[in-house]
Amino acid sequence: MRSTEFTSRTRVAPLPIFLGREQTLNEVAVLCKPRRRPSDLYSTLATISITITRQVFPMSGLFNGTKKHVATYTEPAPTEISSILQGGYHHPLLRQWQNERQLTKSSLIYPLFITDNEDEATPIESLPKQNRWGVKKVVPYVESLVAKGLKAVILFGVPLAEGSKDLYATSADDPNGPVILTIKALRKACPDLFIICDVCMCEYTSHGHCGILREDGSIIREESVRRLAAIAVNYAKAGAHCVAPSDMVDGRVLAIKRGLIDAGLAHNCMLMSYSAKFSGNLYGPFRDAAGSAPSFGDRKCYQLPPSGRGLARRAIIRDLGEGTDAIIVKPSTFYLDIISDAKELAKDVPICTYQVSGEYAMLHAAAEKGVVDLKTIAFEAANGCLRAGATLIISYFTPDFLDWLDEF
Ligand SMILES: NCc1[nH]cc(CCC(=O)O)c1CC(=O)O
Repeated sequence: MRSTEFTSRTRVAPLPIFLGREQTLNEVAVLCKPRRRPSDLYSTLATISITITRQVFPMSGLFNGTKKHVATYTEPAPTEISSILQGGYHHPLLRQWQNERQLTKSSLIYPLFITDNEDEATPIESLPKQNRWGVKKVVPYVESLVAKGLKAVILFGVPLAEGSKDLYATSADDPNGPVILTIKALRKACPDLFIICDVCMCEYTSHGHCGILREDGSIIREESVRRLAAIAVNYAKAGAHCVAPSDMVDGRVLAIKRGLIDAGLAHNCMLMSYSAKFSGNLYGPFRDAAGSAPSFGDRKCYQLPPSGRGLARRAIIRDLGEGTDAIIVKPSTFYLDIISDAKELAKDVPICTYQVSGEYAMLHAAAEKGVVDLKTIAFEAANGCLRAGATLIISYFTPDFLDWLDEF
């Protein structure tokens, strides 16, 4: 026996060994001898390179004659041409070529929270790396992002002053309020930046709901859409390139479109409707940031129920008929089927999705826990939206993406 030559520390180069039957230590030892490799061991179709160490240990199994499990193979079969895919993505560039839609800087829209204290730059605790900005502080920040390739922002007003909220969202379109002042300041400082204004009442109403209410708490549709349309028109007059109603009151798209036409602004203000906005559990950090949580009840009677795919389809069709120029699906990752429905129903308009505050905060939390890598998961989420059919993404990751996209 040559067994004494082998210990658990024996290191030997990989050798082809026939694995269809059990190896004796003698055979292994023979194989180890340089230039003495019996040709019958090579002629077999089922050969594999392994290390002697891996095959013969534990030694006990071979010495006491117990059977050791060995890997076996089924019969060889010819390779089908259709089985081979990996040639198409073996290179980093090829992996990008597989994308039907590429994430680019012009696909991204950055949400900004603007408050009425012009010098404010306060981090929002539940929304990592995001601030509540005053107009004086937001302008230089946005300028720095434009220098990196930022193309579009969406503005949310957050009035905090005493008495700034009432039943009619009067402060929403106050000419000296945060949104209108910021539209004007950004138009001046960043002439190429595309400025979208979210149109809603919840940040400006004393009760935190998105419309004007009856005594019983339900929304008075007619009065609400007329007020929403006036707010949108005032944003357009101040220079907004796009108004995006997120209130979910029936018929507001039509009212806003009419308002823009009557004001002579329909030709240079886009109307991008949040057509499919769901009343899920993902807006918490936004409501903290904007101070817009309803003081009673919830938004379930106007935002869509999370399983209401049919309702979302009807809302998309309705908004197209009412004159929307683009469709927003919100939230994003949990609603990819809705994005895909929107792409199918609204083939001829841009499809945008909003990766909302809760989605963003969850990804940050998971990254902090070590569950995911932040950059990788941010791209995976964005690419999921693009794959489903969106070409535009409203995302709090935008400043990060502007850096990350430069790395390619
Ligand atoms: N109605 C206003 C509005 N516009 C966008 C969001 C949420 C965005 C986010 O969570 O990032 C909300 C909050 C809400 O509907 O309660």
